[in-house]
Amino acid sequence: MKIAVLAVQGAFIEHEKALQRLGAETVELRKAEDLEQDFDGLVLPGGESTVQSRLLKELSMFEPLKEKIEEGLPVLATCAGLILLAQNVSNDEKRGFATLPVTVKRNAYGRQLGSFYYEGGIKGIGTYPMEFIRAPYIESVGDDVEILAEVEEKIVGVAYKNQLAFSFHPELTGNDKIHEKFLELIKVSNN
Ligand SMILES: NC(=O)CC[C@H](N)C(=O)O
Repeated sequence: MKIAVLAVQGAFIEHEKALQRLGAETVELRKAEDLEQDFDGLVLPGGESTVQSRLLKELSMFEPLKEKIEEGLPVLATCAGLILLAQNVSNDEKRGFATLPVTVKRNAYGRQLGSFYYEGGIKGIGTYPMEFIRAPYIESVGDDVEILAEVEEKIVGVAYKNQLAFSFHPELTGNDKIHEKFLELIKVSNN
């Protein structure tokens, strides 16, 4: 199984390590030619969504990646990655792929609560260590979006068709259950 990790900015190396621990091969997407190879899934890491979106466009990767996601390429998105997938961003311009029917709020926890840790339940996974860093949360979801996790009544994890997205950073805590679930979903969709 080969997973492409968007590697233009942000916490991509930690995702690669988690996927490699689970036996997957990883490739980094840094330029348009990197998209020519075959891969089974895509990870959109945390970082800064405005910077990522600008770089994706400058590097001519935005449209081809959007197309792949729309065609059903399985995606795991975390934090800034969730913002890139969201159809609407309530407190900012929309600059992302807009393939996930949710409305997110950027930097939703404000300055004081910018970063925090929480142990909460994720549907199908169980208790999970959640590391939030200037995180967004999901204000509302469209039809057919499955809510996977909520923290204090705010939605922080969803699944929709080929897209799995979380507000927090599952690559930073050493718990690989979310990556494992992602790889399992790809196996099921390949069969
Ligand atoms: N840790 C993160 O990915 C933070 C996301 C960042 N605040 C943004 O708006 O893009």
